[in-house]
Amino acid sequence: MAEITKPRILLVDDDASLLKLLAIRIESKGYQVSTVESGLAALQQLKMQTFDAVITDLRMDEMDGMALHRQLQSRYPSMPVIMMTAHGSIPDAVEATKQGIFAFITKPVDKDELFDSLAKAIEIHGVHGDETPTQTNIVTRSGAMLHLLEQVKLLGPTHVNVLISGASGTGKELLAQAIHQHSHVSDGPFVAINCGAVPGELLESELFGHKKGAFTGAVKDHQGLFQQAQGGTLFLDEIGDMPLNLQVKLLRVLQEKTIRPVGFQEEIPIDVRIVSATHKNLPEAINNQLFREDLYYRLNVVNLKLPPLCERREDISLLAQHFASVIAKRMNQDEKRFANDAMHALVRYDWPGNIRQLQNVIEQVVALTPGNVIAVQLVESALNSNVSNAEPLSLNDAKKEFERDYLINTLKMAAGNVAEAAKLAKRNRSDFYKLIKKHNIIVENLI
Ligand SMILES: Nc1ncnc2c1ncn2[C@@H]1O[C@H](COP(=O)(O)OP(=O)(O)OP(=O)(O)O)[C@@H](O)[C@H]1O
Repeated sequence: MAEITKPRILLVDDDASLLKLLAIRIESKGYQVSTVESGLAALQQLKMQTFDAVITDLRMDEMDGMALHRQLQSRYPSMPVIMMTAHGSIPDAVEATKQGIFAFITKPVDKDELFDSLAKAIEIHGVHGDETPTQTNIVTRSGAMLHLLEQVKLLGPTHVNVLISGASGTGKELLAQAIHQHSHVSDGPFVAINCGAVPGELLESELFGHKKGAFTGAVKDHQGLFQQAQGGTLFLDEIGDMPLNLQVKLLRVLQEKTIRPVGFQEEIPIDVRIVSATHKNLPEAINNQLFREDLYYRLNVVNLKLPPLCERREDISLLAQHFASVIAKRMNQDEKRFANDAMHALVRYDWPGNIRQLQNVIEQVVALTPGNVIAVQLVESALNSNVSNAEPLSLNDAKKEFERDYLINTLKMAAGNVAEAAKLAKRNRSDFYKLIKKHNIIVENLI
């Protein structure tokens, strides 16, 4: 059985001394705390690590607590946010609660009030990684997903590197956490970094650490994520975005099982399980000399492909109800259910942004539903605004998306018979196979 993981809290305040004091207090209650002094730094930190709750000051320069909260709502809709302010007033608190703030606390902070709110937030939201090896946070009834979870269980006792491929928002990080929970290092830390979100020059020191004075701005020794993940799992998200020079260094680390922080002379042994993920087609990136083939083989000992949500429609209603209930609880509202036509509209929709987009839409409709039943009009308008707010695809990406949908539909029409589908598409069979491979389509999952 995995040990209970300490909940991870991100504390944001521009008052450095208060930040330190609060961090010590919260840590003494058994939480793991990271501190940052601005809203922007908080968003940066969240891209690199998973947290279970955010506690933020309301009044801060540049991005205030409410602006940070809005960003968090769209990027991490189920993240509970506790707001602190020295200028608390009842209207402020009411407004904050309406907008989905988990709790509103006035300064000077009453520590019991803070601990109560924190405990409640963690109780409702759960802790990343606190499941037993047979449970995960993954909500699904799709055959393809259940098959993936079976594979995750089998991979558990092994130490092989796993590469997860799947479109944005399909749950790659959640699957990586499930691999960690089932592994023999589940008692160790799970550390995640989005390689695409950190500028190339910083990524090296984020991963491997640096010595004070190693470069301008290195004001103190910094422990890299490899060392933080020692005895656990390091999740390298968007590995396809890693610059080539770092790919060489990463390959060396995987071969030698040692790291050398920037500016250090000696090598430090590391024992870390690597799970990586990408939404990119890495074989294509290798052909275009954007990704190293030798690194690909090291990372891709086992490959797990996450299907997009439109290929597991049976999960849509389940996930929608799950998110609605988590979000209603977080907003201290009664349980809500979907009107039948509202649920139909959700299930018919194609979800280009996958589960993350579904989560955003549910967040929106739950917040706007006064009673207990979510109406179809609300769902439709959320879907429309979601589509019109989305950045338009580039022509190339739109063509790729069309080609992939076309292949899937044709294969479905041919009941998974590739020769038959090739005929329908008026292509020869080997060309058709190449296209299926190019788009990472698993034919068995379509039948
Ligand atoms: N099967 C699932 N059950 C419950 N929640 C899910 C499931 N899949 C994804 N989610 C939720 O959807 C959101 C997106 O998932 P996640 O971050 O794991 O996707 P991702 O593929 O890593 O996305 P990206 O590539 O954009 O980083 C998260 O909030 C996650 O908790």
